[in-house]
Amino acid sequence: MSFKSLDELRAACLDLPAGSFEAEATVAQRQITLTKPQGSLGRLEEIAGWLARWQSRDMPKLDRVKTIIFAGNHGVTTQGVSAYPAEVTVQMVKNFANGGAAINQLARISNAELEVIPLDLDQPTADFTQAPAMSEAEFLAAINTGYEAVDKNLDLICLGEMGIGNTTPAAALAAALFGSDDVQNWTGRGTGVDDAGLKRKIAAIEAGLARHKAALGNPLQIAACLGGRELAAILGATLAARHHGVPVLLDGFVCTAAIAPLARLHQQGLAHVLAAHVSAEPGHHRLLEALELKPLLDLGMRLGEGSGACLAVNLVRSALECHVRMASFDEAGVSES
Ligand SMILES: O=C(O)c1ccc[n+]([C@@H]2O[C@H](COP(=O)([O-])O)[C@@H](O)[C@H]2O)c1
Ligand SMILES: Cc1cc2nc[nH]c2cc1C
Repeated sequence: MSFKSLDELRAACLDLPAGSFEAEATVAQRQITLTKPQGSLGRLEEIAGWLARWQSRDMPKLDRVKTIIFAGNHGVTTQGVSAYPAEVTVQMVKNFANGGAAINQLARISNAELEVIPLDLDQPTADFTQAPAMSEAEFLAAINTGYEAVDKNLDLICLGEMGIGNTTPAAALAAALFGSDDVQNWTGRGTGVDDAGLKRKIAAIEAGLARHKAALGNPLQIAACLGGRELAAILGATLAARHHGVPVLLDGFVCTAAIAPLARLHQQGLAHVLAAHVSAEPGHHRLLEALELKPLLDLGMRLGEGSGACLAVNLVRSALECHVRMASFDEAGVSES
């Protein structure tokens, strides 16, 4: 699938499969028979049902789990909004390839494949305080890269990102979609900017929102004007996952902001997405609440690169293992209540 216009993309965002409620109900019925007090595995029971619904399988599988990291660079870094220089993006992409990053360890331990997709790293997006971050063509190219990266045969996908400066577009998107009056409440320190940097970040986001005021009613235009290539690719990948019946584990603030436009376009747009964790970035908690997503983990992480999502694969595997391998009351000869 390759979207040629924003209208075509919008139409695809409105045409979303609902998954199999039947498979989800079958899971709930089996859960009742397993040797545990009713409901005692809490959200692990829900997770098994969620996998079944989106895989459309009574007995879900986790044979092929994959993490994709999309990487992009941002013109707005010239406003002094990050604690690190922009060249770290490309340096970290090399580190991913050499197996030296946190995500390499987490992916291995979660038994997840890892793919890193750099998006025109030598060509940062425009500084959104001065111009739209991306032209429509650039935005659609990034969406299409993300869409095409998702293989139909996956059982679960973790989405992650790498991009120095990208908590600034993430906060700008969150503010543009869910309330632009209090930018300071969407804006945090990202990689650790100091007080002066935080002030510059808030000012840049306010300037961006003012400059792109005309786009604010349109979620896809917001994503093009204020977002970034890796954020657009994550949005495209999330849409593809929905169309292909692949459940999604979502990482931190940046990934959540990236896919928020889909929630704005369709009431059930993120039903196939589970928030793996809430990051330490203060806007993430608020954004998850606005999206009615309940994070699985709260470990004070603020790394990005798909780390929180990949960590939560272990929880999803645990949920499935209990669902598939536990004995029933009958099988084990355990008395029911
Ligand atoms: O997604 C998050 O929750 C998150 C929170 C803080 C930092 N990050 C990562 O840090 C980078 C962005 O931080 P910054 O300060 O450069 O905007 C980018 O590479 C993200 O992967 C990510
Ligand atoms: C070193 C480093 C690693 C990262 N991984 C994701 N974002 C990052 C930002 C920095 C600065």
